[in-house]
Amino acid sequence: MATPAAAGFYFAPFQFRQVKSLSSSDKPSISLHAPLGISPLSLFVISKNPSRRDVSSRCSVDPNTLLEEEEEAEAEAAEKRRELNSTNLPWDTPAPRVGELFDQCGAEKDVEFTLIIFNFIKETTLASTSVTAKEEISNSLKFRECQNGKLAEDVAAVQGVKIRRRPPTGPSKHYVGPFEFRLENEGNTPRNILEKIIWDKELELKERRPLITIMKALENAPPVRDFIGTLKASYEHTGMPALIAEVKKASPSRDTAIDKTVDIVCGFVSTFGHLQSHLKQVEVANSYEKNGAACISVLTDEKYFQGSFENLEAIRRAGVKCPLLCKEFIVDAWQIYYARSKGADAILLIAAVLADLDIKYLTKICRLLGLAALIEVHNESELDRVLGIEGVQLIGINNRNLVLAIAGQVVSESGLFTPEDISYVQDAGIKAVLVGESLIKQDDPGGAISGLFERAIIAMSRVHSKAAMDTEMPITTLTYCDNRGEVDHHFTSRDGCGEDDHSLAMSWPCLTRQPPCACCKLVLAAGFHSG
Ligand SMILES: O=P(O)(O)OC[C@@H](O)[C@@H](O)c1c[nH]c2ccccc12
Repeated sequence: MATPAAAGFYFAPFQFRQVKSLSSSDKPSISLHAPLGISPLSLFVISKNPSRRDVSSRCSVDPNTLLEEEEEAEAEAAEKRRELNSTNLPWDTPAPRVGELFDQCGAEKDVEFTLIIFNFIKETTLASTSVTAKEEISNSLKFRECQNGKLAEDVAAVQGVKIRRRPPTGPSKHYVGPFEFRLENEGNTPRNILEKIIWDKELELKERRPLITIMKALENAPPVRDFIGTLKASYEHTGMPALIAEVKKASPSRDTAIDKTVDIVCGFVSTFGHLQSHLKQVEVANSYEKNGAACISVLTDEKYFQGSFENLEAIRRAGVKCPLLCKEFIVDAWQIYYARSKGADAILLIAAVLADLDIKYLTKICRLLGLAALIEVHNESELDRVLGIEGVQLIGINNRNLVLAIAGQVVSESGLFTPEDISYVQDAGIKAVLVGESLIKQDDPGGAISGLFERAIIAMSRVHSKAAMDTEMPITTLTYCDNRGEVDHHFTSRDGCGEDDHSLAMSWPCLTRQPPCACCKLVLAAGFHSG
């Protein structure tokens, strides 16, 4: 599978960095800190030093002479490297020329890193085209993500990502003999609970199973449901914001929220003592569905939210038809594959945690797997960033800070407790909401939906049209299809596709261009369509 930076580009407001490794074998071992503001394009190449042991073992002459020769050669190579380091190359430097420059630094396998910095996005775009062409010309030019965490963090910081992905100065624990010491400093102390969660998540991920085993599990995963389509359909059907109802057992306590960001991003408040078991969570999910939730959000983080992937899987396997949002702190593509293997139809990406390139890459993975990505923002600058990222389809605005009305698909998240709250966000133009605490804390979380919305929402997933019953075809899922003219027959009729579910392409432009399948016709006949 391609690595995140197969395309290898970091965009920062006025600069672009790309790290390219020509070494096909070893992991790069040199940490390279790029000086900022080099213009217009600089190429850095760093070679490994030839090892002394290698040279002496090959020759039988006086080792001292050898050493001198070796030193001379090294001085010469260093000179060449210096030359290269200070060479400003035009962005459209042809591939063979770049190859030649690499060659000057020694054999290809000796080259560890090439770092290219651009000052302007236009140059970046143009160069990226030539870089792709280059790759075609020579397979030996391989691009990969910067392995040097520091550089990635620099880029993230320039983009306004406040959460550091790992402790900059390493973990605080040290061992001397059998004793454990904690040396705490700014660089190894999380600045807030979200950062703490992320640092822990990175450690947790070290224990993960190999991706290949997940790939196998993917084959047996239940088919993906159209998360965004279902939200749109629910809104059109009910005229009320579509509800993503959340199953969560606990949230980090407000007391541990060191700063506002945390409070905003993580939600809040201790343990909700209601949900004791998988069984109970499945029950709640079912009840949410019966009471009109369009989609269901399931917390999977164990340490802080007492959630689990088993819950997600149990809910999906129990026959809940609503598309499922996997609420996880995603920092790695592996987690997306894993979520899909457990039946997720959508995942959450938090803009406060992820740099633009990460978001772009992770949403790409989602598209590949057919999942929706809900990108969560909690302030205007994050929103601006996210709106500029290609491929973003669904944005979640966390209400703990503000409500913004923007065009496109927006989910209003968190802190919605009363019908007035719902009306407020609805008046702001919101067509979908994500609600957890105010439902889950009730004795009957599903039943509480009608109170929150001040009316019962017709459960989309439980529509049994007369026509459907006549033919014993359960119409269980209505899937909105956008008006690009593509009818998604993914879940369509039993006779058509062998699936139990039936979907309906609800948009007219779509239906006029393509005739609906038999199942959709039935639904249309029964009057469940948007006009
Ligand atoms: O319980 P609330 O206030 O209705 O919020 C639900 C949901 O938005 C919240 O749990 C949440 C929002 N963003 C998150 C990120 C991770 C975990 C949880 C969350």
